[in-house]
Amino acid sequence: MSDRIYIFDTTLRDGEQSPGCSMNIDEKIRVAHALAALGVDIIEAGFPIASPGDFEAVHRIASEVHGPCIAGLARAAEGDIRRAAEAIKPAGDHGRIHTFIATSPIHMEAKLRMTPDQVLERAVASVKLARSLVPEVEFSAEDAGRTDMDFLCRVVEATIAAGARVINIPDTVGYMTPAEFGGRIRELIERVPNSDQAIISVHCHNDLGLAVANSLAAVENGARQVECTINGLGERAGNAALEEIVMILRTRADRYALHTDIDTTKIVPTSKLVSQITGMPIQANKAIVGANAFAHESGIHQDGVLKHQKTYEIMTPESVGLNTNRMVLGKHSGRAALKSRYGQLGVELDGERLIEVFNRFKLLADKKKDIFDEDLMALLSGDGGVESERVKLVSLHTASGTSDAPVAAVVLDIEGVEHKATAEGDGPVDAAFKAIQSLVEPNGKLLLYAVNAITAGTDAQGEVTVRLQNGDRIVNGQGSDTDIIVASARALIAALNKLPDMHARSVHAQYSGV
Ligand SMILES: CC(=O)SCCNC(=O)CCNC(=O)[C@H](O)C(C)(C)COP(=O)(O)OP(=O)(O)OC[C@H]1O[C@@H](n2cnc3c(N)ncnc32)[C@H](O)[C@@H]1OP(=O)(O)O
Ligand SMILES: CC(C)C(=O)C(=O)O
Repeated sequence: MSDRIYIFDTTLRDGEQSPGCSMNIDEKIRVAHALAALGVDIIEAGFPIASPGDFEAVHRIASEVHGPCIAGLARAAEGDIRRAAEAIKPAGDHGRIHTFIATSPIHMEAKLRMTPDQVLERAVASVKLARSLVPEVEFSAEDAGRTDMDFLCRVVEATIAAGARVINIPDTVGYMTPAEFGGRIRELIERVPNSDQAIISVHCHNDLGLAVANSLAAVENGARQVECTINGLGERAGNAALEEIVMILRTRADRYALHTDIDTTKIVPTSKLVSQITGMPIQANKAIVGANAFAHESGIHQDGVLKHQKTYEIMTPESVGLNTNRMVLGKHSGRAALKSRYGQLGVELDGERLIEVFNRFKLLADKKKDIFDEDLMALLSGDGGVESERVKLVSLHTASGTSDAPVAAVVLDIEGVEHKATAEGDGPVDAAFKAIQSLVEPNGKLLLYAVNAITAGTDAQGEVTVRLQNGDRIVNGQGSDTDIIVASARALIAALNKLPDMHARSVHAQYSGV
């Protein structure tokens, strides 16, 4: 049996079936090019009968994207199959019709309202029709996980005999467990007399969180094509995540001795592209591509990684397309990581001095979630960070829109006394800055305002950097929050706190609320 695993990417078909993840034609083409560069073997580009736009997307991908085989999905219905054949035509020999029909009792009775014999007959007729139109045909027995094994064997044998070169066994509703699914694949291969004439494929859903485990169990038992999606996108809880399948096979080559043709260094860029285009954020602790997948905050882990990366990293960040791992300084960090970060900032700390700064760092980390380099530099001068804040943000309300001028109302605690102001501005950030700056003096001249998303998605943690000048003094401030306006206000206040002699202005604007 071959040691090659074919990666069938269905991000543009099943992935797109995730609620809210529809892509337009240009977006699909961008993703298809990225998938080709990633090295997938088959791109399922869409379901051509579904809409004129999906037909056009499949047709254009088949014309413009070279390298992978381009597949179009079709029900076991003549209209679907002819439409799919037309859509993939520009791909020539690199085109595949993927036709399917459900074989489980519940799907046949309740949904299709067909008898098993009718389904078998339709499956065979569909594969024959597809084979008369294109050389490469894949057949899927939808809901194979819940299909009677004898019937599944009959369907698989008949569709191979009808000309299907790939037989896909989907666990459509993510019901299988790994041992059960692996056993099913092994039994099929053993019982179906012509199974050696087709590649056995699997397509697992993640309803019970087992899509990747079930796919691997299938591979261990002889499946040689895995259907998967970038970031595990897909109907309901999604499909098996491509990045996980590929990196498991690579990282545990000792166990599987199987390989794919994926250029793993393109995994993270492709994942980001798909997330950006679909608007589906990647959870921070998502395996391989999550923001925390190569980040360490705990001191014991940081110390280990600094001594030898393999203590806590089973893959290198570079192998998936990241530049480096990430050491996050926080309340769980230890001296090794702190010393290392200072070293990167050009400050060598050792012995008593390191212990002294480290103790101050722990006090600060107990109060402050994000420790920035600015905070570290402040700690060196004995400045405890939040403890020495003369100005604190009590509340901020902004209102903006297409018709009214943006306005901000702010309440600051300045050396223990609350001060309030409102201001209008060119945007909500400008209004907030004007309100804050109206309450203190000196209030500095804004030299830089920069926003950086720390995590991806619309719920991203935003980090803002503000640089202020007062006379010949230049200070930076940073702030973070999921609300970018609040992050901006925090950054401005952090910078103001670094201006010597900054204090409450004696007369301030009237607070009116917004
Ligand atoms: C497991 C999967 O992921 S399968 C892929 C699921 N993806 C999608 O459904 C996305 C694209 N779908 C669509 O755009 C539409 O559903 C269309 C264009 C395919 C069909 O639309 P409509 O003709 O309005 O049918 P509708 O969606 O309401 O119902 C599906 C019909 O297909 C039939 N059907 C379902 N699967 C199959 C199949 N594999 N082979 C043949 N017929 C099928 C159903 O029995 C039903 O037939 P009925 O109308 O005679 O009862
Ligand atoms: C069309 C088939 C392969 C499918 O998406 C499923 O069964 O989940």
